[in-house]
Amino acid sequence: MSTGKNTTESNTDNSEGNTIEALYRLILQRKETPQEHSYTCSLFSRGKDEILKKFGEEAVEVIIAAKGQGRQRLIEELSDLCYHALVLMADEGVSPEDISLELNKRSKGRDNPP
Ligand SMILES: N=c1c2ncn([C@@H]3O[C@H](COP(=O)(O)OP(=O)(O)OP(=O)(O)O)[C@@H](O)[C@H]3O)c2ncn1[C@@H]1O[C@H](COP(=O)(O)O)[C@@H](O)[C@H]1O
Repeated sequence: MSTGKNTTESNTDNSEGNTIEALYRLILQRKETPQEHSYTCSLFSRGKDEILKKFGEEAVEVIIAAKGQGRQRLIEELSDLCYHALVLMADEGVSPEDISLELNKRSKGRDNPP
C-alpha cells in the first residue's frame, strides 16, 4: 500500500498508525477534490456499488494469496484490501478513529469482564 505522511503525500513514514491515518486523509481529499489520473477519484466517481465490488474482489484475492502464493504476495493483497477498506470507510463517513474506538471498547470489555 502506498502511504502519505501527515497531510502531505510523502511515503517515508513507516509507522503503521500514521500510515493508515495519513492515507485515509489523502483519500478524503481525493473524495472532496476530484483529480485527473487518480485511481481513488475514479473509484469514487464510479459509485458505491463499484467500491463494494472492488472490496469484495480484493478480499477474495487475499484468500487466494493466503492459500499458497507466498508471504510477499499476501502482503500485497492485504495492502490492496486495506486501501479499498479505507476508500469504503471514506465513502461511508467512518474514520480510522471510529474503528480504534470500537476495538478499544472490545479490548476493555475483555480485560475487565463484568
Ligand atoms: N494505496 C493505494 C492503492 N492500493 C491499491 N490501489 C489501486 O487499486 C487497484 C487494484 O485493483 P486491480 O488490481 O483490480 O486493478 P485495476 O484493474 O487497475 O482496477 P479496476 O480498473 O478493475 O478498478 C490498482 O489500480 C491499484 O493501483 C491503490 N491506489 C492508490 N493508493 C494510494 O492512494 C493515494 C491516492 O492515490 P491516487 O488514487 O493515485 O490519487 C496514494 O497514496 C496512492 O498510493
